[in-house]
Amino acid sequence: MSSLEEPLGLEKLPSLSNINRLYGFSSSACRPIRDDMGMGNCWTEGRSCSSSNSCDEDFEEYTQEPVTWRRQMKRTSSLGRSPVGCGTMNGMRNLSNYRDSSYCNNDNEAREPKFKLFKDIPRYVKIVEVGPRDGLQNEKTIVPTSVKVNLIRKLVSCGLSVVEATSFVSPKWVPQLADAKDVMDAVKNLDGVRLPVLTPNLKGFEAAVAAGAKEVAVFASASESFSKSNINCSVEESLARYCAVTRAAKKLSIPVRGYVSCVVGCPVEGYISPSKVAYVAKELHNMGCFEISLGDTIGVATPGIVLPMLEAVMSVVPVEKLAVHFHDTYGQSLPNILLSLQMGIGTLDSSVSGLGGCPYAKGASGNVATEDVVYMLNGLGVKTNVDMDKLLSAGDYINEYLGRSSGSKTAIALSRVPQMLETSQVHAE
Ligand SMILES: CC(C)(COP(=O)([O-])OP(=O)([O-])OC[C@H]1O[C@@H](n2cnc3c(N)ncnc32)[C@H](O)[C@@H]1OP(=O)([O-])[O-])[C@@H](O)C(=O)NCCC(=O)NCCSC(=O)C[C@@](C)(O)CC(=O)[O-]
Repeated sequence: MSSLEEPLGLEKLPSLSNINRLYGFSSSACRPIRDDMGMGNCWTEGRSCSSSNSCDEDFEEYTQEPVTWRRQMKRTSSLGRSPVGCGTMNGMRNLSNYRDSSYCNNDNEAREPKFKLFKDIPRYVKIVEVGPRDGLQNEKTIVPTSVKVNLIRKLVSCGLSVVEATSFVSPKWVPQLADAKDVMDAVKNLDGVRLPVLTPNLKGFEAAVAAGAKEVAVFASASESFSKSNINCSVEESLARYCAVTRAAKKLSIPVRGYVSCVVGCPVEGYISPSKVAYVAKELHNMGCFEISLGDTIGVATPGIVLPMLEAVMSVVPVEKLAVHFHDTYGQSLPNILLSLQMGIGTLDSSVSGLGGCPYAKGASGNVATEDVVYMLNGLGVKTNVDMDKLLSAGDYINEYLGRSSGSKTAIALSRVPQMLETSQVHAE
């Protein structure tokens, strides 16, 4: 099967008992948010506490952004957008923040959702913005370094705590990111943000460190074929390379994130079994990756297939260490994300304006748009610390440069506020 032609999920729907388990999942709604780096701290609303089950106790404490929720009501830019007043935009923002009174007892108290389906959704979600890397890597025309740097700066100003900046990969394989060193040089001293970069091997790791990177990511695949086409080696060979990278990183106290690509489908092999994903995720975890991001590289997943995949991975890697990374080829990212949240996952990857695609996964579209994720999380009452207006402005900036319209439904809707106003007023009343 060509993996982009058929939805994955219908024939793989989990049994009813699995679905029931979703309802009966152990309560972690008020679980502390564990320290990202597995360095012995966990976080509850910005407070740290120690935890004994750290895997990387040698690593020094890594600063985690405090969790403070700001209701951003200022319209900061109207770039490429209809020049409507703040009130209109606020109306839309209020709508996304609107929750039925049966959902929350009191906004000022800790959330006590009455709907069982929402009880495991974390109260704070960390968004890993991958636009400057995953978003741009597939662009055919080389984007100037200055535009990449401006984009990163704008994304940082939105309150995003992690912005994946670039990749130290072979310029022959990904020409768009051949300026990784220059990008890093320009952003490495930005305050209050983590700027991980992709490193496929020791050579990339060393170049990244020399350029000032303080966090890196390695990327393995659950599919042999994709591993070969993406990084020119088998899955086992890639894991051996990444062991070398994590060992070197540990000596320098550099946190390493691990990606698993093709977690439900591969452009060549089609369906990928959950056990393969769990195997690679566990290997990355065992070698010291502080977080494992599960990537639906070609965007074919549906919730029906995400559930057994996550269950398999969660049986070998603690849920606190997991992130999800959905591409939106079939428009399934938000339902997949909602399911992941319900299963307790608190870290989501997304790309401003839904930029992106993988050079080695033909036909796959961009990542889920950060604007759409933030809109949904706002509606669920989940904190992100992301300023939507600044995010829209960052999206406008890069879309204007690329000469295309936004891939975010939220950004498009908010740019058509005159039509949307009525709906907003009806709902708000
Ligand atoms: C892994 C390699 C390098 C193997 O590529 P290779 O050709 O097998 O490498 P090699 O070791 O045989 O070396 C060949 C040449 O590349 C050089 N080289 C070797 N390593 C590096 C390096 N790090 N940086 C710069 N140059 C490098 C090396 O020095 C040599 O140079 P030459 O002697 O010919 O002048 C290549 O396949 C590669 O760079 N692949 C990267 C592909 C990529 O970036 N794909 C997209 C990211 S993954 C993704 O999108 C999925 C993800 C993470 O987003 C999650 C999801 O969506 O699911």
